Amino acid sequence: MKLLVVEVAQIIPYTDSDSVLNSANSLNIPLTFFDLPWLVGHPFKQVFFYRLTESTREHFHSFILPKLKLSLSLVLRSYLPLCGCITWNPNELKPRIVVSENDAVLVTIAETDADFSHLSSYGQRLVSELHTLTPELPFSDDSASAFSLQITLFPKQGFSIGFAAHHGVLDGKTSSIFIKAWAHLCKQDMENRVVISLPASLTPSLDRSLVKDLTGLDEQMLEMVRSLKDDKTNMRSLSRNPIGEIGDDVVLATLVLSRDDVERLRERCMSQDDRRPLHLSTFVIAYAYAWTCLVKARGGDGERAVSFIFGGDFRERLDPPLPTTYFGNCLFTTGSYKQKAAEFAGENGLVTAVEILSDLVKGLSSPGIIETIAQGFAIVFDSIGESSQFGSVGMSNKFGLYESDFGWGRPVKVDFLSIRGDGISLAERREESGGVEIGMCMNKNELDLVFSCFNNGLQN
Ligand SMILES: CC(C)(COP(=O)(O)OP(=O)(O)OC[C@H]1O[C@@H](n2cnc3c(N)ncnc32)[C@H](O)[C@@H]1OP(=O)(O)O)[C@@H](O)C(=O)NCCC(=O)NCCSC(=O)CC(=O)O
Repeated sequence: MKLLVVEVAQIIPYTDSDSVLNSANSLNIPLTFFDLPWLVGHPFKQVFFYRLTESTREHFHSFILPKLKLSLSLVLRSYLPLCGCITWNPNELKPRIVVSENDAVLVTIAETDADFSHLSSYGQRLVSELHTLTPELPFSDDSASAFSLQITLFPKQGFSIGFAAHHGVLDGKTSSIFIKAWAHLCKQDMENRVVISLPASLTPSLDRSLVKDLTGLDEQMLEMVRSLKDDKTNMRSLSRNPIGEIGDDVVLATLVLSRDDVERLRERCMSQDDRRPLHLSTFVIAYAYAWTCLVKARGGDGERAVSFIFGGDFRERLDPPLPTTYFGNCLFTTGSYKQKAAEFAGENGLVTAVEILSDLVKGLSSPGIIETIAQGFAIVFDSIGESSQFGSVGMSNKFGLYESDFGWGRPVKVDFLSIRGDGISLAERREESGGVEIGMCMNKNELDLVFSCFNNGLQN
């Protein structure tokens, strides 16, 4: 596939007399203990595909692109941190996000000859090709960009919107609300209603004072970040640890559980014990099922240690809760560590995984659990090296990303690209409420095995 970069635009937030930024001030947002563990991680990337009936080059450049750029400028007015960079001054304990006047989001405009229908399908696609639809996110030792975008035209087929987001700046919930907010303003513009205000559900709260560190969690998280760095010579460096090359045989595909599939799996797990009701949510069922398929497909020694984790959104779990649109990270990572593979590969594997996940989700509501957030991360990083498989989940089946209609219809497909191996992604099913889309990315041969476990398991 060929990709031609047509332009690299810098989109600055729309300014008026109410604008927060001017030449005399900049916006400074300190990272919280929720943000710090993600400081040296790699950006997360997602791509949205939009099919168009009329998408000649001329129509795209004279009509679609200007609308996308104008609405982006308008929405950035509320999402200023996305225009900024993380910096870490020598005299400051923690890094911060700094946004100055005229700071912009870089938007790469590109064109490709690739087959839109193939790349936006549910089948196996080369992940290296999907990555070409997302931008790089610049960083150096001193500064790391928050967010960048790429809009790619597939002439006469459609276009894609891909982003790269610094996880130290925002989590999947915030990126999802941002995309929906941008789409909302673009759609209004399409209907010739120039509106620059967002509904409350899409308006971010930038108030970091709401996240209270009463027990030294900042310091604990900073200590953990230091321990994770490959380069111990410059602890304040914002450079990322190197990432491995993506091989030519690595594919990404989307497996689907219909609402009926979820219901049938749920029935298999119904507890016979009334004293111990299980949390049989769609998330628990889908993750447990995917996890057992991953373990079964790998095979091997049943005694080998396996672990799996997920992040719980703490906005509404804190006391007092944060606004649901709080901008940033608000994740608590929890998991099951170093269990025997045989426990998940056997006949009772699904029920075992469901019981564990049910307890973990319930455990997120335990009083005072937030004080253990740094120890939780330490266990995660210790267990990675000691587990033959390590499961994780990106995004959520509750983010509603298929609602992101910029005015040309809902996306035909949304793919989360920052998964590999036993890391999966979740999304709600495009075609039906209650169903789930599960993203997986690994070598083709391995994925074929997982597919057959997945499909066979649904026949039983
Ligand atoms: C911890 C969770 C994953 C658990 O999900 P759940 O769906 O199980 O939980 P929930 O609290 O939302 O509960 C809703 C579901 O539980 C059911 N439910 C509620 N009460 C129940 C009860 N007493 N018994 C049984 N079921 C019950 C509801 O019917 C509903 O089911 P039903 O669903 O069937 O209708 C979630 O609460 C959460 O925090 N999600 C956000 C995760 C997140 O932010 N991820 C982004 C990661 S960052 C990222 O993505 C970037 C990256 O990774 O790089």
